[in-house]
Amino acid sequence: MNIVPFIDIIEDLNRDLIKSERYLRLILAIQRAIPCDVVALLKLKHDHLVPVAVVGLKQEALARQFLINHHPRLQHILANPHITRFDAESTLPDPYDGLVDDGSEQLHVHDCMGSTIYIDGKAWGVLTLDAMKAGSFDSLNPTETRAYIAAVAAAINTSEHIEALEAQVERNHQVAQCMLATAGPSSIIGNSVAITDLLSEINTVATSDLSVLITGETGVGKELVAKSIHQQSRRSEQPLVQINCAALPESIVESELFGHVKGAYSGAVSDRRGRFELADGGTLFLDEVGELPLAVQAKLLRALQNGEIQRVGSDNIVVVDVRIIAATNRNLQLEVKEGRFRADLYHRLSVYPLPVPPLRDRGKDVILLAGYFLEKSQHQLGAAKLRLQQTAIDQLTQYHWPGNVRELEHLLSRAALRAISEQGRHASIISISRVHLGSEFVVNHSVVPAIAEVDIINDSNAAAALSQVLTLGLRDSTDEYQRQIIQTVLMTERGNLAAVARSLQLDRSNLIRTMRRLGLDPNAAY
Ligand SMILES: Nc1ncnc2c1ncn2[C@@H]1O[C@H](COP(=O)(O)OP(=O)(O)OP(=O)(O)O)[C@@H](O)[C@H]1O
Repeated sequence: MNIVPFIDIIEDLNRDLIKSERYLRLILAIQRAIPCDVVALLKLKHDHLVPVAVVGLKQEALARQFLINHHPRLQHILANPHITRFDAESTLPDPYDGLVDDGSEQLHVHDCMGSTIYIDGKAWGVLTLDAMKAGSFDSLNPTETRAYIAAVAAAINTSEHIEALEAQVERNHQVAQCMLATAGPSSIIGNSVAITDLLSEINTVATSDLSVLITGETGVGKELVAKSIHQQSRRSEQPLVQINCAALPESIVESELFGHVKGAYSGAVSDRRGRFELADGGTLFLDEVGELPLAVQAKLLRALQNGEIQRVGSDNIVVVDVRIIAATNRNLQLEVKEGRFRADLYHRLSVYPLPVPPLRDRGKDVILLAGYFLEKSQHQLGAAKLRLQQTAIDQLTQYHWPGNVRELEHLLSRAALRAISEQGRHASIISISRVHLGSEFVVNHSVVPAIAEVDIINDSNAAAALSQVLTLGLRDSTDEYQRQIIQTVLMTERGNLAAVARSLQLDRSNLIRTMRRLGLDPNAAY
């Protein structure tokens, strides 16, 4: 028995090869073991056999798909659990007629054999060997031939495992990029009636697979609610994948949702999974769903109705198992009435509507939340105890909170920073007696990507800003403004300078230079 081809096959298992090359080397090793003119490895795909590697056949053979029912030789091979040999006199048509790389149009009398390759007891495909000289296979030892076929199956099995692992790593990488962080409990702070009712609704719906539509003003905590539903659901071990429908240009929303195949459009340089596929088995959070273009709404509806998606540019259907949670701060019913949102999609998404109350309707929760955020700031800034004085508490409870919890969170971050810089990080108690309500900015969306879209919310802001400029001068006021923005984003990004630079659309070295100029320490802990 010639042992060298076995050694070649085994050594190749340790090589980092692309699949097509691995398969080609495999059949070349078989050709060395069993001298013949044509070797082909064909993979079973439904009712077809598709060549994945060939030697001795024209390259165009690789583009063929052999319909099994039309090729009796392939049918025979697949029906026989052992090696099939065809008599040289056999009149059965040969699938490779006209494809042999020797110029002949038809395969005349020749030796032909084949075997089904089984992996985990299931047919994976077939290996075929053809020799132009009749009787070439007469001297083959059946046990040795079986050993070669077994080596082929083992090599394919390993290759498929490697491929599956690589696909998994790639998927994990992509999932990590668009996953909502769900580590640790997502604490929804509050014990007002409005919040306890919401928590009990979350408990009820979390255990089901129903689509949930979370509504509420900006900053009320809709994303937090989505996380909480996912964490309490049976899908909690699977990814919670997010897509912000407002943050993406219309031209790429579809590809982000459903993926694309290479060449689907000019920028599509490789196949790519969309968020639906990444969320398979888990939850897809469609944030700001009200912003979705009408054309994409139709496609989303189809995906929700059938649990099937198609990558842009592909005819293949991919079945996915995804639970949908959507959120919007728009009045979707009104959007439907005005023709900007499809009624059928609205009904699909809002199987379980979940309104999140504005902060102004949560009574004393504002104080609980303030304590929670100050505790966080204290920790992040390494300060001693941060305490709110009654005057500040009165301000917080009387305010109408147009930016809701997010506004409170940012306002307290800034108040904490200001108090620390005035009273010193090491004072035993740092008290906040006054907060700057409304004179601060409200950030539209997340402070991180949207810091450039700062909204001055009323005229009194403009007046406050002007009075600051008149007192400090334009240069110092601008510096102070920049300092506040950088500090806010530093806290949001927990001191990660690369992330801060990205959010502020600066490069990292420019950010560090600006921080030093403004007297901020780039190495401080946040
Ligand atoms: N009840 C709460 N307890 C603790 N933190 C909260 C609560 N509600 C909101 N937050 C915090 O407030 C910030 C804003 O919340 P979130 O991003 O979930 O709001 P949103 O409603 O999704 O906003 P938008 O509509 O602008 O996207 C987050 O940092 C969130 O963790």
